[in-house]
Amino acid sequence: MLTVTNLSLRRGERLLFTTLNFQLPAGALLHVRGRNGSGKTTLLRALCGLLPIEQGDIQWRGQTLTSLAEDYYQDLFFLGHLNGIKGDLTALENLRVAGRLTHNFATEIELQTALNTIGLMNCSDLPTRILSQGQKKRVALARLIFSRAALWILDEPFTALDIEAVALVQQLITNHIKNGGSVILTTHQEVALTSGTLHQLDLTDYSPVCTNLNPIHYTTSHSDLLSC
Ligand SMILES: Nc1ncnc2c1ncn2[C@@H]1O[C@H](COP(=O)(O)OP(=O)(O)OP(=O)(O)O)[C@@H](O)[C@H]1O
Repeated sequence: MLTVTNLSLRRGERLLFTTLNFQLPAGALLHVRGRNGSGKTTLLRALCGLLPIEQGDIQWRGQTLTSLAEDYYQDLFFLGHLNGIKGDLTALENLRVAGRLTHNFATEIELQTALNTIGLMNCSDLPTRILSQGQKKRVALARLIFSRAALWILDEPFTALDIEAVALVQQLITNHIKNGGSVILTTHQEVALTSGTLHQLDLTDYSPVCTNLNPIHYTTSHSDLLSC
């Protein structure tokens, strides 16, 4: 369970949003929406402990991120805008390094299977700097296939992907939710889950200049799990 209480975040001089409250239990996905610049990436980075918070509290399984420190990162998979891949390494080498950095010692067969599943079998031995944007994104997302993290935080995971890859990533997310994992993602696309619980949060509604009094929109019968 990820619990966000009374959270306010600032970038530079600008207060992006205030008094954000939600709980994300196991087996659920939170789709963070909002207009460009509303603070979606900022929120995700704060949830990863990568940015200071102006006010409020973030807890994972009942403990603050600060007190958990490295233990939190054992449970977390974060995909940011920059994909987190090294251009001089091949796709396979990137997966190997990413696995070791997260203490996930996937076997060579698991790594190769991940690349095959994500559709990179024909370019797994090329330096990733010469891959297309969509192929680079696939390398980054291949890590999901052997990830053992309970919480996936994904910033624009579908950007640059073709229709087939979008469907594959949606399926990986659905499987993760079905297995009791949690996912928070941003995307300007609609998100489809074939099982599990989907919540939506529009950050535009939390802007200090917005007066909307009904900030969270529920799309499932389990809406009581996400309170505002
Ligand atoms: N390093 C920074 N210093 C100051 N302001 C920043 C910094 N990074 C981002 N911002 C500002 O914070 C605001 C929120 O940015 P953020 O990237 O979180 O928005 P977003 O909702 O993810 O936008 P988009 O939909 O365009 O990706 C923007 O106005 C942006 O200019």
